[in-house]
Amino acid sequence: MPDTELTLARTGGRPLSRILFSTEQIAERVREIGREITEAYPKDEELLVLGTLKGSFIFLSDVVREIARPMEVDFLIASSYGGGTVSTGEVSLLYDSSSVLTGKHVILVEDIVDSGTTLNRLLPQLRTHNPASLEVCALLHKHIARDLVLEPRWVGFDCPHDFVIGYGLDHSEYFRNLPFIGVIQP
Ligand SMILES: O=P(O)(O)OC[C@H]1O[C@H](OP(=O)(O)OP(=O)(O)O)[C@H](O)[C@@H]1O
Ligand SMILES: Nc1nc2[nH]cnc2c(=O)[nH]1
Repeated sequence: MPDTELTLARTGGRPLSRILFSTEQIAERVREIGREITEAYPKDEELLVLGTLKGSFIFLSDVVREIARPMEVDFLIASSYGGGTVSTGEVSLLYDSSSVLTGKHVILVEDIVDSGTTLNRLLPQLRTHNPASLEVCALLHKHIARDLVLEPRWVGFDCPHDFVIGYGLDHSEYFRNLPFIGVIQP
């Protein structure tokens, strides 16, 4: 259980309704995913891990340290929620990776798959660069999207349909620094 005072210090006194995934649960799952990714690709082929900012920054930095093989890391910046808790349906690509994707095994790392709008916008664009393979690794999956162009190969946890925060996930840019995932009181 996280220290309540430390949590309230991080949330500015705003209480959480509940904790969904603890720091320890996340660390354990991240280690498992790192091991699976390490085993998934031939060691002599190129791997590029591409994080979607901002939400994936903590998950990505933890998971890449559990992948025991040579690899490149790069980022995209995509945004569609603004300050709200519902997707606007419009994904703004604020920064596109300049890395070469062609011929490489590419893993797109997401903090969460919710409506699927972000993945459905980014994946077809990445495919135009002819990667050797393209997979998605998402920490959380709400299993709402019915029309995903590609199901994530690696998922940390199935996520309830609440708006969740912490471990990189924000509400109006706050709460990304919580070391666990929870739901704030409305
Ligand atoms: O499946 P979807 O409904 O598209 O939701 C998932 C996306 O929503 C969040 O990004 P957001 O637009 O909030 O930007 P952020 O990463 O900067 O917080 C999250 O990081 C995912 O990229
Ligand atoms: N912080 C946060 N961002 C999201 N983006 C899509 N779904 C969510 C969610 O539940 N929480």
